[in-house]
Amino acid sequence: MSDDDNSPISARTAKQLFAALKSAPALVLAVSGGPDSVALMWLAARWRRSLARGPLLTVVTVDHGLRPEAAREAREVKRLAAELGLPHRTLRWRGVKPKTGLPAAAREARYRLLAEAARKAGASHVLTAHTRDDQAETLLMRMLRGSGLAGLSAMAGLTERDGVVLTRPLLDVPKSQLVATLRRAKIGFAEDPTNRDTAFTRPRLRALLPQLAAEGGDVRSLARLAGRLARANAAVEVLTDGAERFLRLRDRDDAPHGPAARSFEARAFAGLPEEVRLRILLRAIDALGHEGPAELGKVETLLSALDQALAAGPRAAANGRAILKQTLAGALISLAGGRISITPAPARRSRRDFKGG
Ligand SMILES: Nc1ncnc2c1ncn2[C@@H]1O[C@H](COP(=O)(O)OP(=O)(O)OP(=O)(O)O)[C@@H](O)[C@H]1O
Repeated sequence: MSDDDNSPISARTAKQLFAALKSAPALVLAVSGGPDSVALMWLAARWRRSLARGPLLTVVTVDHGLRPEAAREAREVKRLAAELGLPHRTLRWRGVKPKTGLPAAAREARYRLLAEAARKAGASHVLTAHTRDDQAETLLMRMLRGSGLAGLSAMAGLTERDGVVLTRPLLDVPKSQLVATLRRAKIGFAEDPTNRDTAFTRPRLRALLPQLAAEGGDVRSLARLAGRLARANAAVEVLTDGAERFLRLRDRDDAPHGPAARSFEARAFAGLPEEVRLRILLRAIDALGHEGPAELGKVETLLSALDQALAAGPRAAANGRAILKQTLAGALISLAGGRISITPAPARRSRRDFKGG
């Protein structure tokens, strides 16, 4: 962003932010009623008005049914959308709310509802108002968790989800500029009190940002770091694609496998860089699609067990018996006859199965 961090976003800058979306047939704007997403709605409406022909915009608010004020906030978004000439829908998250992991469950439900709304509206994209500040917070959260390179890449500008592209056009815009944009336009907005609720990790980390900035680690540099890590992560993904092709070429094994099962020569695998080996295992386990993504730490432990088994030498592997067999996230990983295989784990037998014989 070239504008000053505290100045309103100019029409020219907004045009650049939305340029890639100009020829989409329709777009859904995810607007909670907070300052960032209200600014997104206002900027998108102004941009749309400047075009002779452009996408149809629909504003969607999700009421999670968690705060009594949420319904009023949704009505306020509807009113503002109407003023801007945009259609608005409120979608409700129904069903049982979990006792733990509520923010993550609410996010899941929100994205599912937004993707459904996009399909109904014939929209190819859902736009959210994540800012540079959100990106910095996400990086901090993942750092504290000890995430790998993919996690530390934080949020991507574009991600596919449930057949819809999630777009974050404001990911490099500081929140301060969005607030300045609304002040200039004399538009009010709601402040979600959970954004300051120190019962949650994100607000606690948000409160640390000024101190980090005083040490030279401002939001801009944290977001830049996430961008650099994303670039490195993309490169390792390409290397992993190449390594997978290499393993397939080396493969002289014509034993039949299930559609998602993978098997490759252990020696060729052992010669690859550790990060690439990890990703090959992660991809093969995820491809079986049994229990969602495997935990990085568990795959790291599996890889070191595989490395140790391989280091034990061909003697152990020569008799054709499996020298390693482990299940992880619904996959069975085995090392036998000089090959590593990743196949669906046999279904676990329940207590009742055992009783019944
Ligand atoms: N209830 C909701 N309804 C629709 N979109 C939402 C909702 N909550 C979040 N979003 C979308 O996801 C983005 C990021 O969510 P986050 O919770 O960080 O924002 P927020 O605290 O609701 O405030 P803001 O609207 O200022 O971003 C929002 O900017 C918005 O685009």
